[in-house]
Amino acid sequence: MDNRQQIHLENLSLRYRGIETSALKHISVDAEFGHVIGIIGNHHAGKTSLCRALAGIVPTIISGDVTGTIQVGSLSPNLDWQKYNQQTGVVLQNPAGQLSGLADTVADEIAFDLINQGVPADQIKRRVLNVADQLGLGDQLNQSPGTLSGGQKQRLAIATAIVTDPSILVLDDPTSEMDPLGRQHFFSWLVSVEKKTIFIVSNEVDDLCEIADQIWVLKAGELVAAGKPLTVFNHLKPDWQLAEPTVFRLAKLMKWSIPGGADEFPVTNQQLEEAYYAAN
Ligand SMILES: Nc1ncnc2c1ncn2[C@@H]1O[C@H](COP(=O)(O)OP(=O)(O)OP(=O)(O)O)[C@@H](O)[C@H]1O
Repeated sequence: MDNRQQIHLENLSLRYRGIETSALKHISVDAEFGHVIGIIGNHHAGKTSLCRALAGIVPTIISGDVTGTIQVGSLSPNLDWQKYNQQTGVVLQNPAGQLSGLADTVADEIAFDLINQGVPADQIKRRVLNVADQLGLGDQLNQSPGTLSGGQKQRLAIATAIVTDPSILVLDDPTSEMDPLGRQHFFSWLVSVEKKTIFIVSNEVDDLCEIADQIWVLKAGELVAAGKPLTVFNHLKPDWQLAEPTVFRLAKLMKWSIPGGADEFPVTNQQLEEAYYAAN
């Protein structure tokens, strides 16, 4: 396959300055450009560190050594961060810390990068309205960003990340402060996003199974599994200490396995439906 269509990590390690232990250790994995990659792992597994490496935040903003290869399509943060950064939208764990602090209104905050890029005013207006609408912020456009709830600030951070239409998104636990309905809207929206490579850290394994092409499992800085959600969750190891998807637990309880499969249980609603009808 043309390597511009590939995500290729090879021997990727990350060590924060002044810390002896590496936060990421020799990660090698391939995936397809344009896919959604769900990143999971227990406490301190290295999920945020992987996002920081994938976004080029370490070493450009946070001090540390990143070694190995990160290739996302034709772009690489450790070869040409400027170019990579122009094509990458990032949502960090603390959305409030990511906002400019300079904008009086939500609309101005969303418009910030477009103004910096010299985009004509009528286009800015159109894109701000469009993105605000997608993220359910249409009624907050004239509000001060500081008055938003945690979940709304996360949606604003996502809006600012996507308004420039980047081809890569790095989302570190983007729904952590959203209420259940907000989370549901977010994941429905994510399904509708086209033509982007998305790396998303989340504990919401039910939702990840629905949207992810691949799941990467980290443990103590190492990549211990990578593959389709169905495969990964059917081969979980207890010491990874990960939650199983609800669909998977139900199907296992009811003995509804994937039709024709190697005794695997479904992890998505559609797979559950097929397994149910095959069993009944
Ligand atoms: N800025 C930093 N400086 C030094 N060490 C760090 C820094 N950020 C993270 N670490 C360390 O790197 C390791 C991996 O942490 P990381 O935050 O990447 O894991 P995580 O899987 O995102 O964890 P959690 O789910 O608890 O947020 C931990 O040992 C952590 O203490």
